[in-house]
Amino acid sequence: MHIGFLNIDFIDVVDVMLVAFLLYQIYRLIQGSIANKIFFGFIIVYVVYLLATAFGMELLSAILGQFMNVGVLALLIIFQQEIRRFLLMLGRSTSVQENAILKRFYTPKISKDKVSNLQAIVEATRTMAATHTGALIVIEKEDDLKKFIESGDEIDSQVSKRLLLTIFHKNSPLHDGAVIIKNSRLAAARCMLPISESGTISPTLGFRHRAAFGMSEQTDAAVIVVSEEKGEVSFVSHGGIFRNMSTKDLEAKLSEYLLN
Ligand SMILES: Nc1ncnc2c1ncn2[C@@H]1O[C@H](COP(=O)(O)OP(=O)(O)OP(=O)(O)O)[C@@H](O)[C@H]1O
Repeated sequence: MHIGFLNIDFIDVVDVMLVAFLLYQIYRLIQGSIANKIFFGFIIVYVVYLLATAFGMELLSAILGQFMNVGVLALLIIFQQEIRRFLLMLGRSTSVQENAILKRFYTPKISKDKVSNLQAIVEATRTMAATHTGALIVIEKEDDLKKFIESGDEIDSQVSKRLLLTIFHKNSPLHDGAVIIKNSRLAAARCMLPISESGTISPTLGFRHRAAFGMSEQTDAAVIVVSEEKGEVSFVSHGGIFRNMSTKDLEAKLSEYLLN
């Protein structure tokens, strides 16, 4: 196809569509974060560099050219988290579990008996919410949480309401950080989770909730937060939050999320 002096073929159209898709995904990833401003700053410098080169401004284009060379490396470092999230998202959307067609032939690793102890977890959260006891509980789905488990104190015990209440009791030496549940066992307590840098999180939520968001952005784990301040229970997954959940809704949400 010819448009003026341009000769456009099918591959060019696919090329432009793919670039548009990539730019849109990058925009979605950095939306609201501080990285957003850095990214647009970089784009402005790049446009000025292109203009300076086009108009033959040698000194300016030489200086900006040097900046662009270092800038690419700097961008890789600055956008570490975003690049990681982007690759994770790509990996997930092409994985069997997320693919509607392949899903029919795929049996989830988590079977019904593996989520049978959800009731103990849900009941513990109800008691903790009533007593304004802060808690952070992470339940592994498909992504391996080994590195987060290793950041805490390994326990490897059966999950029970009493154990969860004991761990998160204000005077317990294990109450800080998160508990991680893996294969229906309480794998570890006092685990450090990554803090989300997203600018879309409500400013009324503190670090406990930001850690839940961070974990859900980097893994497919289900995260439950009990707010010490508000006494409310939230469910966080894939960077989204359901706040103020009733016991019944939380249990339903957990089994639906973990079994699908
Ligand atoms: N990176 C982290 N990983 C795991 N737990 C964390 C992390 N950062 C903070 N926490 C937990 O969150 C607690 C602090 O919660 P903070 O009051 O800041 O959060 P919040 O979201 O306002 O929760 P709350 O509503 O319970 O007050 C810490 O004592 C610690 O137990």
